[in-house]
Amino acid sequence: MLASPLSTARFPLLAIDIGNTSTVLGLADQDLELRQTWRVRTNRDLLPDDLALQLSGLFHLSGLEPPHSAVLSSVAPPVGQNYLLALRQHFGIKAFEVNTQNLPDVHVELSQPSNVGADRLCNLFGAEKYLSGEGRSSYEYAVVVDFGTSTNFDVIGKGRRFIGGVLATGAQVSADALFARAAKLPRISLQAPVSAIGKDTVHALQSGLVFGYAEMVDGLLRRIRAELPAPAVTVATGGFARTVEGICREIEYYDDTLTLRGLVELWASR
Ligand SMILES: Nc1ncnc2c1ncn2[C@@H]1O[C@H](COP(=O)(O)OP(=O)(O)O)[C@@H](O)[C@H]1O
Ligand SMILES: CC(C)(COP(=O)(O)O)[C@@H](O)C(=O)NCCC(=O)O
Ligand SMILES: [K+]
Repeated sequence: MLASPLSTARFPLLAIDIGNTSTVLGLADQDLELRQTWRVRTNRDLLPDDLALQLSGLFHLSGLEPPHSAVLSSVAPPVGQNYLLALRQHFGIKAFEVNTQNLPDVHVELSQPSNVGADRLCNLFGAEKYLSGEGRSSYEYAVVVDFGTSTNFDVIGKGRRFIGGVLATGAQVSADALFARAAKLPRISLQAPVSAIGKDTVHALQSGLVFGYAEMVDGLLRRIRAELPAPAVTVATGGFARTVEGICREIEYYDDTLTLRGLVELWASR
């Protein structure tokens, strides 16, 4: 629960999650619900004025009023800095940027806490609704599998504990590395095939790149679960999550907006 009611003057709230491949944006109402979300390419070449144009274009296209406040998470410098400047110069907003130092209630149980990716701290907040609480499940632990440029496994404990995790090569990055080194392999799109035994080059590649990837994820989740003292709930998010939906046996929930909602929750809980 929030200590004090949030002033209406601070809404709509703009949340921006800047990943290495995509930037996901959303506008939230006073009830902290996302009213609209957008996904754009993360482009390190865009300057603050370019980003201001992008933002005003998105609001205009959706017929929404511009935000009154903003919160931002970035793992792709200098893009976060450029959004901060765009928001200040064109919208008069001083945005809050996530880092370990400005989140007093979070316990980052790593040897170098300040190195943890801001997106992973957002996932900690996004995972809270899956952890035990009033009328909720009885889980003490959650593992968020975030299928982005890298595939992150974020191990979260009740009480805002960031326990640790795994960083694995992302599915598209793995595929790109293979295509770049094998002259006769075509660039295929990452879709699940009908069977594991491939009957042509494309089918065989889909099996390795999608089923193989899903097995890697299941295997790591089994290992993580075995290392935890109590059962964990598992939730997938990120660009590639939908491709492995129904394939990964160890994943219980798919939640496309987990990181962005986490960012909104994080902002509200300060
Ligand atoms: N609409 C989509 N459908 C299927 N896969 C996608 C889609 N968008 C992105 N991906 C895949 O998701 C991964 C990138 O995820 P994304 O969330 O954009 O990364 P990041 O968080 O690093 O910016 C890549 O493997 C990419 O192929
Ligand atoms: C692991 C990441 C590259 C994931 O980024 P993404 O795939 O979402 O673009 C990012 O969270 C990051 O740069 N983290 C810093 C290292 C760490 O979290 O330990
Ligand atoms: K991400």
